Amino acid sequence: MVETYKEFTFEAAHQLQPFSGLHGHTFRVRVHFKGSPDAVFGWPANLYEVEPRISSVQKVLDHTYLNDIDGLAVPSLENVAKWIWDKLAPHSPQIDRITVSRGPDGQAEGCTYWRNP
Ligand SMILES: Nc1nc2c(c(=O)[nH]1)N=C([C@H](O)[C@H](O)COP(=O)(O)OP(=O)(O)OP(=O)(O)O)CN2
Ligand SMILES: [Zn+2]
Repeated sequence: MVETYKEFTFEAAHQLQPFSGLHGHTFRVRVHFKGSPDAVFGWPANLYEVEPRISSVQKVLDHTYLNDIDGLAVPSLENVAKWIWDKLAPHSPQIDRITVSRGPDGQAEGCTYWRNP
């Protein structure tokens, strides 16, 4: 088994009533691909093949108010991770988990959405 990942960030505003009012973050997303290594290249998934779809998800999220996005009315870390999972995983069976985090290094908070075993 081998695991490869692709990261992206997006800037977005959100609120999570009653816990937080309107504010913004840089969100960091890491998409992990897991599988048997390709016999020649050693990868579980060719990043060139998955990048266009990941990029399109990033564009949907970047510089938005997350609460307004269909399916993200409650944009907790967990719901954002599940939303990204639902957009990407059906097209890439090698995706094993997706991590979403926010906040500066050393003070970040995040969550990981896993493929069901
Ligand atoms: N498991 C989770 N718990 C909580 C979440 C979450 O997404 N997952 N979110 C919240 C609220 O959004 C909370 O108010 C966090 O606000 P936020 O500003 O996004 O994060 P911080 O409070 O850490 O930001 P600071 O500006 O540094 O205070 C609650 N629980
Ligand atoms: Zn927040």
